[in-house]
Amino acid sequence: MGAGHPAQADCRRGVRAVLEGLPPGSLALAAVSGGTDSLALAGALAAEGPAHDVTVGAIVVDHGLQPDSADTALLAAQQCGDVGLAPVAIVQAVVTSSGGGLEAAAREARYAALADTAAAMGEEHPAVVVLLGHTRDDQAEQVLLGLARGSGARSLAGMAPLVVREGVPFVRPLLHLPRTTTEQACAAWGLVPWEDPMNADRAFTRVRAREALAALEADLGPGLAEALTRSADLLRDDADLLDDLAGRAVPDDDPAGLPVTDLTELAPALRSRVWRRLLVRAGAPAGALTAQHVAECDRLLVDWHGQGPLHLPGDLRVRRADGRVHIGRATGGQ
Ligand SMILES: Nc1ncnc2c1ncn2[C@@H]1O[C@H](COP(=O)(O)OP(=O)(O)OP(=O)(O)O)[C@@H](O)[C@H]1O
Repeated sequence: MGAGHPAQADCRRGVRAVLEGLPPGSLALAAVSGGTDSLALAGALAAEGPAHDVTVGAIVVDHGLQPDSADTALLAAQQCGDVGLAPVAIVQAVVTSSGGGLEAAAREARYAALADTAAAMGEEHPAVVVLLGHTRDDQAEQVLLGLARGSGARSLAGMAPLVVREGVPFVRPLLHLPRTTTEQACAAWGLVPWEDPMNADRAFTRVRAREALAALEADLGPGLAEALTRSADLLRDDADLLDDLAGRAVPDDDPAGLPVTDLTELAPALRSRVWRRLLVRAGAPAGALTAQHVAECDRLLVDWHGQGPLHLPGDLRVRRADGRVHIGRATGGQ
């Protein structure tokens, strides 16, 4: 298999950086849907593997959401094997419908299946890592959607290059490459991507975001996706720092309540993060807490006019009395 085309070299470079950071004997697994991005990832991983003391394989998740999903998974796995990846596993994901919609439920089930399978496959290796095929275009779409929602820095930071899930590291070595590069790399490796029909279904927000980004690029210039990705990187650095500072600024739990002055002296960017941590510590489910909830809590500090207790997810009650903030279970009699 050649490394002749510049797009192949670009994909390999990102993968190489991941493999170089692994202990000898590790297992690196591409998460492959059979789409353009993850097939290019599979090609790059197979091409880079032999130069490193690592085993390079793949996992294909079958969500079972389309009648021909088993055939699609098989074709993806076959192509992974053809380029030289081994072992290659096909796993079924159990997609249970949730309030967040089908796409979110499928994603949740996919990450759980990938983490479980990678952990099991990696048992005999000193380390295991899963590689995801997200590109710059995916990142730009995510940032655009965050802007459309009026999100803060953490959300506008988009996808991180590394996340750890159930103890398994997931990396995104193609995150700064445009989709055109993965398309060219697939063609150069002779890989035939599967076209997900959901990618053309305008019922999905992500599909409309892709179209919106293309339209904006046509008007504002072809560098837009790159610029949005750059903003995401800058904001991730900021958000990481603020999260770190907030972690250190969280006051110790006090049965008598937290002094209002301890909280008001914090800068707003820290205070909102400290509120979040306090609420989660008290039992609020992190995913159910909105910016609106945090803003309401903050008004107990900065817009205090004797308002009554707030009722928040997780059966929490937050109130201010005697110069202190009290956070506890609504049923706990606080
Ligand atoms: N069914 C699947 N099995 C294994 N990995 C998957 C699957 N679906 C997605 N992934 C992983 O998650 C990444 C992002 O997937 P997503 O569907 O969000 O983007 P995409 O641009 O459609 O990716 P691709 O072109 O590779 O399908 C993929 O590149 C791949 O690494």
